[in-house]
Amino acid sequence: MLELRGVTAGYVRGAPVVRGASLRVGDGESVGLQGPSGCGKSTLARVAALLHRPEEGEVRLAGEPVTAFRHRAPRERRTLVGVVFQQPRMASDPRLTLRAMIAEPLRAARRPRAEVAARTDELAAAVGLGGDLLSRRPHEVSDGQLQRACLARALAPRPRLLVCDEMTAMLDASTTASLVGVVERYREESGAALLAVGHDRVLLRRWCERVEEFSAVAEPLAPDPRDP
Ligand SMILES: Nc1ncnc2c1ncn2[C@@H]1O[C@H](COP(=O)(O)OP(=O)(O)OP(=O)(O)O)[C@@H](O)[C@H]1O
Repeated sequence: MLELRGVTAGYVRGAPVVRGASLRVGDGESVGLQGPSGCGKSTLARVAALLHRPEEGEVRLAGEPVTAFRHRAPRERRTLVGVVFQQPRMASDPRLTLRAMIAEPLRAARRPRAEVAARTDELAAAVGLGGDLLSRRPHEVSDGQLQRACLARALAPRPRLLVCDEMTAMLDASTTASLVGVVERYREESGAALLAVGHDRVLLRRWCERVEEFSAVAEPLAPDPRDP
């Protein structure tokens, strides 16, 4: 489903934060990527979700290389991948209600209005957003409720790969269990693959069929000579 080969990526040209990383997630497979804070997991997750263009290396999604596109992969490629980040507030438009947020990828794909409404209701129920929560904006809900909406939004276009970057890091145990359950049910019914990124090996082991150490998928970076 996803293949990263020799991926080097960063934010300043010539100063990569990930070097030579290779990782494979098979169709329907769940893979955990574990490593210490700051090692570059989120950067690699963004490359996997086609949100960050690597400096070098190849990204293949559903068998096709996607690095040929100059900045962003075309929509039909991007909707193959759903992504949920650690901090829902940084990933949410404060002007949108939770209902509009969940519906946004379907609207962008110009799905018919009735289908958008039905799928949004279905997803809201699946992630446990009831009552008037759907008509509230991000500043009117808790982090956990907002993360539920972010997960629903990621699942809306029925992705074949879900990338969860520390999705539950700021949630309590019961919200964590609930969101992990939503992802598991989605994978059971759709056969989608999962790349779960985190530092909690115990949670990743419980959640994924295979857990890779970041240090095993990427070449170690030389120490920065500016560091004391
Ligand atoms: N937008 C950015 N601009 C510049 N540098 C960045 C940016 N995002 C991350 N970095 C740097 O890239 C390195 C890797 O960061 P990244 O977030 O990928 O690590 P991580 O393993 O996911 O960390 P954490 O577990 O703490 O989230 C860090 O040194 C970080 O400071």
